[in-house]
Amino acid sequence: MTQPEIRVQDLHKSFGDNHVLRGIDLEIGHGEVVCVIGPSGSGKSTLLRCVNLLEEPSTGEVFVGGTEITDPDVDIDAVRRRIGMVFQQFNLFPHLNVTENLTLPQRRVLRRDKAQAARIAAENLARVGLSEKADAYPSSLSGGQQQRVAIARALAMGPEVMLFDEPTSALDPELVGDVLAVMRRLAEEGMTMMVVTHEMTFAREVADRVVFMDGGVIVEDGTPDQVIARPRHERTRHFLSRLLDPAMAEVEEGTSDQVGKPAQ
Ligand SMILES: Nc1ncnc2c1ncn2[C@@H]1O[C@H](COP(=O)(O)OP(=O)(O)OP(=O)(O)O)[C@@H](O)[C@H]1O
Repeated sequence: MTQPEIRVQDLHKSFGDNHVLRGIDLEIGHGEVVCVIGPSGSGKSTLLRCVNLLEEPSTGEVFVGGTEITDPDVDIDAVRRRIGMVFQQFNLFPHLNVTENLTLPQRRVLRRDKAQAARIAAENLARVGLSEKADAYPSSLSGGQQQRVAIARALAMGPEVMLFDEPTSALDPELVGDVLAVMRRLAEEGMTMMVVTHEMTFAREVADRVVFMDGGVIVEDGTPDQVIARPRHERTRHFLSRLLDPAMAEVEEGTSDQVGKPAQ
């Protein structure tokens, strides 16, 4: 691998006595798509949030594009501009229409002028297939459309990497496909992506690597085939079997309290 786009080194994060991340080492190459999977509470979101400094690591180092972002002297705003983040909840501004949702951060943070911000907004709405919704307000859009607007808003900032924190978990099942299709296209365009998800089809078909977290450490890291089809640990196998076959999870419910809850 040439210089990794994201490098996490011996990362620890505690909230009070709760030692959530217990020594994470992870490298993500340029253009690589890495899915992060694991039981509830294993630290997946905390890891993602440490990579864009929404959480401050307790100890350890994080590098993005070769810059140590955990360096106390780093310009945090400049770092955040290089990292696009998409959350489970879309976090759109309800009082602004779709175009304004995309132009406001560009104008405020990147100081782009109105015409340039509008042009880049239009380009990125087209990228997520929502050009016809440019003047709509978030409340008139489906959850899937709102999430695609949130992705377009992040892309309009021109990030080097995109982080996704369970981007489809808040969506009705019939709306998930459109969002995953946009993410699949981004992957094909060569975007570096770190995706916390329980969408196993995406992990199997789109990810270059799957990382499995358990108890604040990475316990599996390999190709989707290695981790999903042939996990090294019994706990991983058990958790994944419940994700891959929810019907089986229902049958097993109550027979094991060894693993965290599967995705809802
Ligand atoms: N801001 C916070 N303050 C205190 N504790 C936190 C905070 N954020 C996360 N935690 C704790 O850290 C642990 C890991 O949470 P995290 O959200 O990273 O897990 P996760 O693997 O993403 O879980 P899920 O799949 O349920 O989202 C949990 O015990 C959680 O309560």
